[in-house]
Amino acid sequence: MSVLALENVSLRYAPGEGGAQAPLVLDRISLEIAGDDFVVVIGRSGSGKTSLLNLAAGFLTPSSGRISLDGRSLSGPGSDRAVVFQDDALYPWLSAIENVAFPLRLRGVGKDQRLKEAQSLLERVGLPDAAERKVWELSGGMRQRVGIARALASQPRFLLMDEPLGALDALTRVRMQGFLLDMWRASRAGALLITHSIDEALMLATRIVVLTANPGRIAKIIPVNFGRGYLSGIPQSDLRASAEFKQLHDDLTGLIHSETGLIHSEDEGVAA
Ligand SMILES: Nc1ncnc2c1ncn2[C@@H]1O[C@H](COP(=O)(O)OP(=O)(O)OP(=O)(O)O)[C@@H](O)[C@H]1O
Repeated sequence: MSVLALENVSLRYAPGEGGAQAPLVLDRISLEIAGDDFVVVIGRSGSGKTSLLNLAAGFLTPSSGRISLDGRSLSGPGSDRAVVFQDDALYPWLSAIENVAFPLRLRGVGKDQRLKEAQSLLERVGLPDAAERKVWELSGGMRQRVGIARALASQPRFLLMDEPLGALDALTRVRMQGFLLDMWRASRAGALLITHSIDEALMLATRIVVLTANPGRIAKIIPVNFGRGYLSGIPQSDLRASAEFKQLHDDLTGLIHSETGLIHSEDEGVAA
């Protein structure tokens, strides 16, 4: 099983004009993500969540520390790690199936084969009839599914997701959480997901990483099991109604308050 490991990773962005040292954004983060992990990172706005994901993706290089995949230091982005953003960034001039097939084209897969594989991926994400639709003909949830199908086309070992459900309405978001868990299990890829929602973190994660802000440090890592409960057949509504879910929700809310000094409102959004 593959392991993506961050060891004592710190990050400062490049100095600004005049050479003043940029502030420390992430401070000595150590975290391992294995192929059967679903790690969710939560923390207030500016705590460095996106920076952490960009480091894991290889888009950024740590200022100190090491990031490795199966023991080998990362040297940049790679097809072993697929990234899904909130704004799915599909190619609007291509149909759904052409979007999904795009990474296969880059890999040199022939046209017939890539359309066959892309159609099978669209079926896996529950869009068997969407192949010829243009991006603007798809709902937000459908677009995110196409984006995830495209990410899966490169058969990544890790799925890195930055607020992938952040732009969706509440009902679609809950449905898509179930979908993400199903995809995670079927793809056997390790997952790293960033969210502002405590509820979403609890529903999806096998481990929740709580980041402090200024600089981003790991305040706590909490193992959770509701996602696995969903995959074993327990409805999300039952899991959310359980005393354990509510207790953990309260604990996390308290922790994020105490770690960040945040005034916390509703569940959705610890960042406000
Ligand atoms: N390209 C960049 N250059 C300089 N500073 C940056 C850059 N990107 C982010 N930062 C700074 O790094 C810190 C962490 O930003 P980051 O986007 O990683 O946090 P976040 O937790 O994802 O925030 P949010 O929840 O608002 O998306 C912030 O202070 C931000 O201003």
